[in-house]
Amino acid sequence: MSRILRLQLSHLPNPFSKPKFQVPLTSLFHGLLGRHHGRSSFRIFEILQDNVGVSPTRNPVSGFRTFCTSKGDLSAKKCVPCNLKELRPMTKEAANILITKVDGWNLVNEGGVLKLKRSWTLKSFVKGLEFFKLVAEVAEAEGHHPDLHLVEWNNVTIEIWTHAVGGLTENDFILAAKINNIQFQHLLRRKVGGS
Ligand SMILES: C[C@H](O)[C@H](O)[C@H]1CNC2=NC(N)=NC(=O)C2=N1
Repeated sequence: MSRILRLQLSHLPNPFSKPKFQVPLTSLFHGLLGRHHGRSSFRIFEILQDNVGVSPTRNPVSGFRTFCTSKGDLSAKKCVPCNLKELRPMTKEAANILITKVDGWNLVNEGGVLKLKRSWTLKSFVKGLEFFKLVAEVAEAEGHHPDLHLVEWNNVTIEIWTHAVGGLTENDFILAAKINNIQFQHLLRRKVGGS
């Protein structure tokens, strides 16, 4: 029996401002998660249930309803241990929804492995190391770690993926969101012509 999923979209702009509507859970997210419905799939259901809605109206051209994401705050969540046997890599479709919630990060596919990636230019080599120290504190607190690159003395790139499953899990998006919250503006080189 398909469970009915009630979505709360009270704080989204029009045309999704309808307070709530019902859509079948399976028809809404089944394609996002592929065939497996392990623990990580349920976590994704929870994420999507909290943060993804479907427009109450159909697109006049395509006839399809569209997904929309609310402002769920990934940085308030905690990473789970990566050695949970139920943990599975998420589908590209699910990653494409969650990537909209981590400003500045890109979804990349490296050798068949989906990863999150973001780069910054620092004021100096030493500021780059200071940046890594701040990131390391967050990673250690979460028990989930990024790949850190510091090249050409002040160019930093961070990649995040879940090594234990060879792909992306919610942990990676939580860590990216927490890195975005670090106060490191003072370490960054000002953009040319920027303020
Ligand atoms: C027990 C646990 O799986 C490992 O200690 C953690 C450490 N940090 C980790 N970080 C990342 N990105 N992926 C992992 O699989 C991972 N595993």
